Amino acid sequence: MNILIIGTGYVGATTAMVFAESGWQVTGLDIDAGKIERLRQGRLHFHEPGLEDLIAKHVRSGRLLFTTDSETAIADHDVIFICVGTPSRPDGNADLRYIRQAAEDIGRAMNGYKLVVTKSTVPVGTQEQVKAWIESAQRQPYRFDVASNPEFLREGKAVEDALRPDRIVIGTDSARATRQLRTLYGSFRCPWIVTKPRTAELIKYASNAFLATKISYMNELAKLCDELEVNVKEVADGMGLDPRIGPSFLQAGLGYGGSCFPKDVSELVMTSRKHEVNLRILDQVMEVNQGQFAYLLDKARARLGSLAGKEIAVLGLAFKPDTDDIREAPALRMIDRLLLEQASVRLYDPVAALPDRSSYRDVTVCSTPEEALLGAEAVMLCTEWTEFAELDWAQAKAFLEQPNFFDGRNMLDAGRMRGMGYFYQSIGNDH
Ligand SMILES: NC(=O)c1ccc[n+]([C@@H]2O[C@H](COP(=O)([O-])OP(=O)(O)OC[C@H]3O[C@@H](n4cnc5c(N)ncnc54)[C@H](O)[C@@H]3O)[C@@H](O)[C@H]2O)c1
Ligand SMILES: O=c1ccn([C@@H]2O[C@H](COP(=O)(O)OP(=O)(O)O[C@H]3O[C@H](CO)[C@@H](O)[C@H](O)[C@H]3O)[C@@H](O)[C@H]2O)c(=O)[nH]1
Repeated sequence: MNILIIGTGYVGATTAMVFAESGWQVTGLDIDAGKIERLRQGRLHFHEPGLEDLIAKHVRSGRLLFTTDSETAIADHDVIFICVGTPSRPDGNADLRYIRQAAEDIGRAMNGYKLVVTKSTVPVGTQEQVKAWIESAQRQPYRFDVASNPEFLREGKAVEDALRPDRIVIGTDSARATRQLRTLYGSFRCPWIVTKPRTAELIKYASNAFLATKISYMNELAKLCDELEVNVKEVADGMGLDPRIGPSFLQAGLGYGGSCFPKDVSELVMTSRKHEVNLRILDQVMEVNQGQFAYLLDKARARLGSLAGKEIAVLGLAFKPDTDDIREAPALRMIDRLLLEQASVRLYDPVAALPDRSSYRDVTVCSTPEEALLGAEAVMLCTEWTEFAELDWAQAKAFLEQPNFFDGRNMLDAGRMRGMGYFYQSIGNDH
């Protein structure tokens, strides 16, 4: 079997690497010629630790090819993974236009049996929709199967997560598709779930929404911790020792961002409304998350008064460390609000860049953390890059006009920072 991956973003590029690592011949297809050109040279168009080296290795060996020629690629491959984006539409529903395009491309170009596997995160019922789109575009009635195989990797940890997944979920009603996928994933040692396509699709949304719920719960709890003079990290440590709760996703902070949680929670809410089963808990999860960054701003205002004309150093732009992804990044929301309140922003992030420089003319983009701190009246830490934990904060204080520190990721130790003379506040981590 040879494998075609449609879409070479985070998921597509990682999936291509995974199958090449397992010894399969893989082709990555994208409509973006610039991305394909870079990938052909073994270079990635986004930041993901460890992935570029593995892609380059397989490009050199010839096991991994890249193309923009959709028709030839589809005709030449037996198994096709759809890994295109499914962003949110303004009304909160998932936008399936890229999935539809990919399905219709497959239908038009197919020349024999194909196994089509949807790895993109798609609303419940999409597998049936993909079948219909393929069928309606077919020139001849070739047989095909469509399976759902949701992806659970995290950005920043994509290589590790994709090569050693916790589980493989396959949604299909076809024995042939199940056999082929078992062969493709033959070298993986992890639990398998083979189920109905709809169940597979829902497992993905239910997982992301549950993790988002954990985060919003901890963010609410952190505010109570501030009132009670209790440290939320110690509370999380105590809770996490209970195996029924587990230690992960209990970090309070500025809220969740990224290309997945915000859109996936929103889509699940929309699905539940369509079926008149309103998942009300998720409305609260989203509301808490929307307002979370403002909690830190309130603390800054309480200390500094009006932010107008104040120089604020913002450390971190990416929605989380080890990625350059700024989709739905709380830091961006923070910067927008600071600018609205007429503060001057000095920004530093090790890899992420502002989306559109012309809308952010008033932001001074700095190439070191020290440069961002220079003359600032407050620091707002928005992404927990390791570099910030390793900075010599005693020395760095000299760059600041005022040593006010607002830690949006509870990264630093309150006692140590205060010992160095900082006015330090965080999100439930002050005591
Ligand atoms: N980013 C993650 O960490 C992650 C993890 C798990 C699941 N997912 C899901 O996987 C899907 C892809 O996410 P992503 O972050 O990789 O998206 P992305 O936006 O980074 O990449 C999508 C790619 O698809 C390409 N594309 C669009 N239409 C195409 C077409 N018709 N033919 C060929 N290429 C086409 C785009 O040019 C782009 O390069 C989404 O549904 C997402 O929710 C993402
Ligand atoms: O305790 C925590 C854990 C995470 N976050 C935030 O939550 C967001 C998402 O983080 P993470 O889940 O690590 O990153 P993603 O790459 O968005 O991965 C999520 O979304 C992917 C796309 O669906 C899924 O595949 C992954 O399983 C799922 O973890 C980030 O803004 C984090 O800062 C917190 O605030 N507190």
